[in-house]
Formats: sequence, structure tokens, C-alpha cells
Amino acid sequence: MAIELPPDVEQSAFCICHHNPERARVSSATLRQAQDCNYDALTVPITTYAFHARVQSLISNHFYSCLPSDHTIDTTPTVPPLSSLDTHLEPADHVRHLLGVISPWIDLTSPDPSIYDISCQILDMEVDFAAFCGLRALLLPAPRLRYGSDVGQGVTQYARAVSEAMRAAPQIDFSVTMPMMDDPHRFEESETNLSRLARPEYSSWPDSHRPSIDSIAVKHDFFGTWDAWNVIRSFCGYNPHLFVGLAIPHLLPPSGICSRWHSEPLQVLLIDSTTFTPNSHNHPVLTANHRALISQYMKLRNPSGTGLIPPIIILTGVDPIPGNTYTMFGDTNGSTDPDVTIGSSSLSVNPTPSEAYAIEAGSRFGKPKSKDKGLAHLTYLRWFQQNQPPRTTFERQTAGWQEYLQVPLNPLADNLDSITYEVFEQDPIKYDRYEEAIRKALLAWQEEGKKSSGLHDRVVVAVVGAGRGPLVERARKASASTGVAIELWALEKNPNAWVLLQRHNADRWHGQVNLVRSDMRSWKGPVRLMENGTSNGHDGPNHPHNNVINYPIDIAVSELLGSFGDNELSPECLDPIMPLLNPTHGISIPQSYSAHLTPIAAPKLHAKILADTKYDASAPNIPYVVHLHSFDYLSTTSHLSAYGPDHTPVSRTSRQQPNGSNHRATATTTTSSTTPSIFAAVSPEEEGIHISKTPAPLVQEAWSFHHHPPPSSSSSTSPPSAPPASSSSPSTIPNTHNARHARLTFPLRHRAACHGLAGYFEAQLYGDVHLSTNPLTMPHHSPDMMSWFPIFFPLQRPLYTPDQSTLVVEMWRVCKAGKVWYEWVVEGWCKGVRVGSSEVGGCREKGMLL
Ligand SMILES: C[S@@+](CC[C@H](N)C(=O)[O-])C[C@H]1O[C@@H](n2cnc3c(N)ncnc32)[C@H](O)[C@@H]1O
Repeated sequence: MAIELPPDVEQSAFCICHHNPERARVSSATLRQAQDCNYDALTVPITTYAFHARVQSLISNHFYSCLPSDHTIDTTPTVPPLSSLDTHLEPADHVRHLLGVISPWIDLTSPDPSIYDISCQILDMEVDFAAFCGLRALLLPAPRLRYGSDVGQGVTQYARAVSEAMRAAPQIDFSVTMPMMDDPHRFEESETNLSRLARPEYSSWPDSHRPSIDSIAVKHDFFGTWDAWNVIRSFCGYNPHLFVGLAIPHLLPPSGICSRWHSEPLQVLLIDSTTFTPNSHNHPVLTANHRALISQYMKLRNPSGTGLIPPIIILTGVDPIPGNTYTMFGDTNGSTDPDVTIGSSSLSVNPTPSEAYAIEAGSRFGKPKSKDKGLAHLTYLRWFQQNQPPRTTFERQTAGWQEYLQVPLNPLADNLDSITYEVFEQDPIKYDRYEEAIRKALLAWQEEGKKSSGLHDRVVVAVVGAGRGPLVERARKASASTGVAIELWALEKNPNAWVLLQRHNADRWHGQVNLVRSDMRSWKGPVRLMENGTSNGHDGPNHPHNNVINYPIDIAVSELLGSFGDNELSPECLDPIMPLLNPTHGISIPQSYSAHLTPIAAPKLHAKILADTKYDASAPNIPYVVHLHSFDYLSTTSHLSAYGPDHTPVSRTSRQQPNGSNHRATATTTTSSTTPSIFAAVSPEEEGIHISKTPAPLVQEAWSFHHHPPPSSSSSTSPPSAPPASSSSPSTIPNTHNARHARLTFPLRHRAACHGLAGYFEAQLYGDVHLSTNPLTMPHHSPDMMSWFPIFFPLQRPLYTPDQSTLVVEMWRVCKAGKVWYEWVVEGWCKGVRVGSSEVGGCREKGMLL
């Protein structure tokens, strides 16, 4: 359960929390004062400076009393229980609006076992007391990654400590403070950190032998902190109460690492005063890239007591709240001097050289001359909040669907309800494309002088799987706009939808549509009386008259596509329709469709599926339709594309997808002509790297299906033909020709944990009219289409691969025993060595019944 927002804070607004490392206690009056200044929340330490001092002397005395050579007495002292002097925190109503800060001076990564043990004791005591007092969210200090030339060695013991603490307080949310990237210049700890007390024999970097910084790995390891986080959350079993508190640096890392963090559960964004840049008015502002990144992160949603909320912004290193001055050292008598420090209790990690420059530059420019003295950073963030880019139609319509897992529809086995059809019908793009395809097919039919199958040379158009009739409507419009006369048939097996079709036929279509209630797999095609006029088809395929003839369909229109193209059994349903097509000129709309895949990191989905596995063992073995929002493409091409990784998708109850719009790019346009001058952007040179230049994902075709009249027996080069319509039960019709297999190779530049495969489809409706959910082609073929979300094929366990690896993906469409299902497996390869393999995903029992 996250920190609770004040009731008047909208769920889309920024929740901004003030952090002052010197703050000792927060009363309800202090919180009100902060809220009067336009903050929403405050951080609060769990323990006092006196406690810190007591622990330090406990350790010093203990080490002093132990002889270094005498290992028999190398025991760890026990920290005595908290006394009222050790904490100012107490249970109260307002506590649920506070964010607890675990003492940043403990060292849970220390190579010294005593320091580690004491740090664990303190963590446990603080968590226990925070839970007792009613705190709902805690911020954990960042794990220290570097001890001399050892990088990341202490992360597992840090993870173990966090895992234990979480076990003791399962109702609290924990955010691990993580810098966006590992910085070799950041190994220094403050003087008061317990790491300073580590004994030399347990330090890989004794003070006396400290090597020059050039002799150790000084390269920025962009994925180093993500890697540490991955270890921690894996150790904690993807606990849904474990989050990231991401520290946004002054200099942003490349887009690849920004998008990786976007896929993670970001509950807190730590924005330090050094992240800001003074503009020409000496007002602290954020660069365009920072604004774009923060806007993007603020679209993420986390569960809270009051619904789904964006990450909480914690402002650090800024002026104290005016008049709110009770510090660790007592009341500073109204002074707003921010320079009272207690060293290591600062939340912000030590500044990098670039940040140090920014601080220096800030002091050179002087303090901002804002009328809201002391609140300049907050004022700017509030202005920024007001000037967020407007949400796109796509974002509005898909709000609330982020990461919501849905079992794909199975319209063949199930009869859809009206609400589901209604959701389909809300997306005009799909129907526009279909109308365009029918229009072009009719025009070509006329221009090429093709012989039609209907009476009076009318083109016979059959909408198979008509639902509530939107494609029937579009076929009628296409005929009207082209002037090509059609004979229209609409077939539907859902008895409820069929009632509606009858009503539409009477009310809107003037009885001009021939309705058939049937499974298309047993339909014999359009039918008319041999002598006197046409049958109205109401009697369905088992026509009692024997003086009837069946005749071909010229254009069969169907929309049986799932998020992976063929996953709603379109191939199996259309197979028996193909022999009913006009053998020379017959057209299927769609003419073909293909399934596409790419590996992704989707830790939030993995955590959800893991939780579901407790109740349903098949949960990690079935595909899901999902509005992917927090995820990262793992395999990207070298060229830059217009698609940012916050690929915001859309909603169709069970099959929606992304529109691939570039939100990073659009998010950079927040500085409009109405911007007050004090918030004016910094100069373009100071704007930094352009994170909108994101590499495009590598999305590869797995397989395709093509639909056309069966080839005549003389043709030998055609693909395997579908079996003719059969009177036997659909489940006994041979279906091996619809089985497929794909083996695809995806190069990965950066280390990653793959959680599964994102699946998309492309469909050629007719000629150059296509539908696509593939993020690479969708903007060209069907921009803004909202009918399908991507499909997600999960891995039971995340597959970790080092930098410069290759993922080999194998996927099967299995057609057996009257069912269809998918199986998939992913292998990781690095430098010719197999570094890991997933289990085979897929579930025969949950396969789609024919
Ligand atoms: C995805 S819906 C599309 C409905 C409608 N064409 C539209 O675009 O809104 C697919 C429709 O095909 C129908 N359907 C699926 N398989 C069928 C089959 N074998 N025979 C007849 N109808 C079928 C379903 O009942 C459903 O109404």
C-alpha cells in the first residue's frame, strides 16, 4: 500500500514530496504547513541523530575492545531496542501521508560482516517501528556498488536484508533508491556512514592503499545500477511491494537506459536541486530532455490505497519549507538557512563532477529571485505539471488498461456479448481501412471486367462473422461510393448477434442483406432457387428445398484477427470459405496476415503473472492480450526511429495495441509562448543529449497465412491448399497445414532480463490497404488504430543475458487433436556459449478448441 495522497490531489496530478535530511519530526501541523506551500507530502526519518551517534559509539567501542587477531571474540554487538530518545515518530493519522526514510547511514553492502549485521539490525528495527506507527511507504538507501575494484559484490547481501525486512512488514511499500546509472566517481561515502567504520581487513580498499581513480574501472557503466536492481528484485521474488526510487541526474544517460528504467516499477522520482539548471533569470528550470523524461515517467501508474497513481516526486536538496524549521538539532529559530547538515543523512548521492559543476554554476548565478523564495523548485514543478503535453486520444482511451492482463478472446468457441462488439466498433480506423479495401476491390472488379456471380451481374459480397453488422454497413457504403452493385450476404454463428442483424436488416438495410445463421465452416455458400428468384437465406444451410443452387462468393470479408493475427483461429475458420470463392476472381479480405515477435523486458507483467501462478499453475504458460506500457524492447536496430519506448497503446476489450507515437518527442514541447519568463528554457546548448532519438525495435515476422481460392489442379507452384468444405465435424478436419514454426534471432546490445515476447500482426486487407499493430509499420498502415493490444508470451522465469548477447526465439503454432495452441522457448547466447534457456511455454489444455 503506497503513501496516501491528500483527498484533493487528482490521481493524474504530480504528488510532490519535500525531503529535508535535517528534518527530525513531522507533526500534523508541519504537514499542513507544507501542504499550504503546495507540497503534497513530506519525508520523515524513522530514527534520530542521537540514535545514529549511539550506534556509532557502539561499533567503535566494540571494535576497540576486540583484538584484530582474536577472531574468537569477533562477534557483532546487538543494537539495544529503540528508546523514546531514538525516534520522534509516533502513530498518528497524518503518518499515512508521510514517506519514511530508512537511515541512509547504514551500509547493507559492507564487506565487514559486523557492519552488515548491525545495518541489518537497524533496518529491521526501523521497518518494524515504521509499520507500528502506520507508515505505508519507505525509502531505502541506495546499495553501494563499488568497494575499490570490486563492483557490485555486496548487492546480494543488500537484497537479502531487504527481503527479510519486507517479510516482516508485508503491508509496506519499499522503494530502493537507485541512481540511473553507475558512476565510478561516486564511490565516496560521507564521513558519518557506517562504512567508514569497517575494519581494514574487511575492506577491499583500505584508506592507506587507495589507488588513483584512473587505475580502476572508471568507465560509466550505464546498466550497472539497473543490474544491481535486477539482482535485488529477483532475490525478493519480484515482490509487488518492492519499487524503485530513481534519482534523476543532471546529465541524463542515453535513451537505452532511460527506457530500461521506464519498464521498472518506479514509485519515486528523486529530483535534486542539482538536477535543475538556472535559466537566464537565475530561476531553476529543467532541460527539455529532463522534462520529456519526467513527463514520460509520470505517465506510469502504481497501485495505491486510492487507485492507480503516478510516481511520487521527491524534491531533495532544495530550501526548507518556509517557517518549518525543526531540525535534527532542534528549532533553528525561523532561519531558512539550508546549510545545517548532518553529513551522510542527505538522500542525494554525492555529486558527480558534472553535478558539482552544476552546483557551482548555481551558486555563481546566485539564489533564484523568485517571489516564492524558498519554493522556486516547487513552483517550477507545479508550472511544469500544468503544462504537461495534452493526452492523445489513444492515451485517454487506454487509461486504466496499462499492464492489465487479459486472456485472448476466442470468438469461435464463445459467443461475444454486445458490450464487446461495442468496444470493437468504437475504433473507426479498422472499419475505414476495411471500407477502403472493399472499395478498391470493387473498383478493380469493375475496371478489370471480371464476371460476377450474382444475379444481374451483381458482385456477391459475403461478410462472414458479421457480429452486429459494422462491416455489412461498410460494404454497403463501398458499393454506394463506387457505384458497383453488390449482392450482400452476412453470416454469423452467434445467435444473439444474429437477432440484432435481423433487426438492422429490417430497420436500416431495407431487407437487402441475405442473413445466414451458421458456423462458416459448414456453410455451403450463397444459395438461390433454381427458377423463381433468390432464396433469402433465412433457412440457413440445411435448406429444405431441393430446387436450389449454390453459387460462388466473389468477395469474402472477414475480421477474425487476434492480436497475433491467427490466434482467434482465422485460418481454420476461413479454410472452408476459400472453396466457396469465385474460382477465377474470388477475393478474400484480408488476403493475408502475418505474426510478428520481439523480446521484451516487462517486469511488472512478470510480477503479476507470478502472483497469479499461486492460484492457476497455467498462468505463466498462456499468452495474454495486454496494453504494454511499462516495458522495454530488448533488441533494437542501429538506425534511429521516431518511436520512443513509452509506446503508448490502445484498447479493445481483449485485443488492443500500441500506436507507436513518439511521446518523448511530443513531450519536449512544453515550453510554449505562454511560458512565464522565469520558467524560460535554458539555451539549446544546455539542453543535453536528445533522448527522443530512440533506436527502433527489431520486430521479426514469425509466419504468415494467405487466403485465396484454392488453386486449380493444374497449378503445382501454389502453397498447400485448404481442404474442401466437409460435412464432418470441424474438429476432425485435418489441420496440419495450419501448423507453423519460426526460429528467430535477436541481437541484444545491453545486458537484460527478458520476461517474454511481444507479439503483433500485420494484415493485407486488399492491395495496398493494410492493418498493422507492428510498431514499425503501424504508423504507416493504420495510424491511431485502437482495436488490438499486443499479445504477450511470458517466460516462466526471466532469462538474464550479458551485454552483446543474442536471443534465439522459437515459436510453434501447434494444431493437434482438434485444438490449436502456441509453444515458445527462448535461449540466450553470448560469444558462442549458451548462457541460459527458458522453459518451454505453452499449454495444450488451454488450447483453442476447433
Ligand atoms: C471479431 S468479431 C468481428 C465482428 C464484426 N465483423 C466486426 O468487425 O465488428 C468476429 C465475429 O466472427 C464470428 N465468428 C467467429 N468464428 C465464426 C465461425 N466459425 N462461423 C461464424 N461466425 C464466426 C464471431 O461470433 C464474431 O461475431
